Amino acid sequence: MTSPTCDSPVVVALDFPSAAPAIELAQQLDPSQCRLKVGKELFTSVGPKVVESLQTLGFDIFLDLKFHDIPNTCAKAVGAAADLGVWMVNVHASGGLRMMTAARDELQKKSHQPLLIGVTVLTSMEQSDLADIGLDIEPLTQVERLARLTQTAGLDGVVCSAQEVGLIREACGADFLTVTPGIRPAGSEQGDQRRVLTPQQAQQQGVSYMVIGRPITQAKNPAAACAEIVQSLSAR
Ligand SMILES: O=C(O)c1cc(=O)[nH]c(=O)n1[C@@H]1O[C@H](COP(=O)(O)O)[C@@H](O)[C@H]1O
Repeated sequence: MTSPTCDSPVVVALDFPSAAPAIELAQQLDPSQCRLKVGKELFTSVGPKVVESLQTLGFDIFLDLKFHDIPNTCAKAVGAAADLGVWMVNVHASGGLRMMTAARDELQKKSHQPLLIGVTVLTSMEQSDLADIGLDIEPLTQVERLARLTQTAGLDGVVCSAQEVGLIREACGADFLTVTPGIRPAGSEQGDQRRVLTPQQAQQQGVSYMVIGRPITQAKNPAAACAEIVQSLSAR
């Protein structure tokens, strides 16, 4: 259930309230140029059927539901994601070692095993947000700690900001995947994101995959915005 032909790092976040605009945009995109992410808004609105529709169009799907629960519940949810044939699924690394290990173990029982990724510190958070929840440390320090824990649990990589990728590669090695939202092309609106880099800067940092939502989906011509980003990366 993976598309061996996609060598682009771009993952387009289809954050839409219904299936129609998500599918309409997907039909304008090329599965050899990008993958697609289905997140909480779209999945909660329309359910797993949209995943199947997008797969039928030839796309690899990152199911971004950021599971965070007791080990048994999280593991079964990750297993259900595997049964949907998705390419990648994620959990919150702050759910801890036992939760992540249970999820990994559950996937090992499955015939189709998606990449399993741990979310470190949300890219919308900065130091003051961490202080609010009792973490008096810099985001970078917490990201490194959670990346090491995620690797210990046997997951494939982490979600982090592109700003932290160099540090994670040093700590966890070059094979450990880095999936980076908080991508903002020069001149685009930052919105609620805080730890951001441009697509080109993210590529220079060596990210494995970059997740891009509103700079593409809210553009006047989303397909052209996506193509422009992909071309700017492959031109390097
Ligand atoms: O796991 C994610 O995908 C994720 C983690 C994170 O730390 N930050 C983050 O923005 N995301 C997701 O990445 C997408 C970013 O979208 P834009 O900010 O519109 O580019 C959204 O769908 C978020 O839910």
